[in-house]
Amino acid sequence: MDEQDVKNAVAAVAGARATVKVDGARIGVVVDATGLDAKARDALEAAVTMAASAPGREVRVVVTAERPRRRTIAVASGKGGVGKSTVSANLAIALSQIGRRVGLVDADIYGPSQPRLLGVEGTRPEAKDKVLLPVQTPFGVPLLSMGQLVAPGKAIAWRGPMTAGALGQLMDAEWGVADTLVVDLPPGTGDVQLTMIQKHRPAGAVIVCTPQDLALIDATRAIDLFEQAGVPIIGVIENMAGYACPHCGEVSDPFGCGGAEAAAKARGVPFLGRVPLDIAIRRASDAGDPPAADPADRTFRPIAEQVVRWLEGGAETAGGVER
Ligand SMILES: Nc1ncnc2c1ncn2[C@@H]1O[C@H](COP(=O)(O)OP(=O)(O)OP(=O)(O)O)[C@@H](O)[C@H]1O
Repeated sequence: MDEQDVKNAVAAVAGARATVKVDGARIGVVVDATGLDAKARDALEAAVTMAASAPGREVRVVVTAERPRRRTIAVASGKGGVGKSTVSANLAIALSQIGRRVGLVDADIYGPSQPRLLGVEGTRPEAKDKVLLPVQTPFGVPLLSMGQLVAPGKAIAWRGPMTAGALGQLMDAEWGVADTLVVDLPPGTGDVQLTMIQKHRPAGAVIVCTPQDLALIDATRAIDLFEQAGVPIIGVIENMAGYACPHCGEVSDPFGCGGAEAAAKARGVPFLGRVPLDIAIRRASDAGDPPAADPADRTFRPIAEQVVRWLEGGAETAGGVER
């Protein structure tokens, strides 16, 4: 066997990614799969194995990859129904549209709605070596949802340890090159939030609330939970702010206006922006067609830009940690 022939054959399929060592009939190949997703990595491993193989040879291929620098953004709300899932989905898509490589984790055990919002309802994730492979969505944001771990239509009534185990499966899935994980948390301050903070330490949290006084009081509780645990607040988003009548165009404020911004200011946390109460947002969301996917969207993109500025600028100094 000619050592150079083996090296040439491997280089033909793996280029500079492969390092070949030949020891008699034993061939060892180390392949650097940095930046490849799970599918491409498997394909490369198979191609290298085939290129190096011949009768009488013992081939061993080791695939290595640098772990991407990945940050987790927790999206939380003090109470349910304020549009946290809608905001999470659109924030994830807007972040991806401005260049982040984003994965979305739907950790809302009480109402996992991301598969519907991202148009992949009914698609179950596969697993490789017990590691979940996120479901690809039409918006370039891979997704894993608590709802995909149980049979369709079944209610999730898990106790603490089961919840923690399920969250771990979603967080430690094969996220490939994703540099940002957006996690849609359940409302309130329960088991999932605590596990998220303690075991999967997010770089920062985004708090979603509506302008009503009660929602603001609950949002303040959510801010407290993260701040007490040393997780920085990236900012507050006011959802369902201002209603434009689809008939006459008049803008009214059924839930008041400016409350979230004032509350954020009072707490000394950034205000990221408002999302109007707009029937088009509800219709598009229900249809699995998130408004942020529209290149003309001017609602979610400015919010995503602020989040990126925070990630690129302040996360380290604010105490964010990598995952
Ligand atoms: N800005 C908006 N304009 C119109 N409808 C909205 C808006 N935001 C959310 N909705 C609608 O409000 C409902 C609740 O939203 P969503 O499921 O995102 O809230 P949530 O806070 O995640 O709720 P839960 O806590 O129950 O999971 C959905 O029907 C959604 O389409």
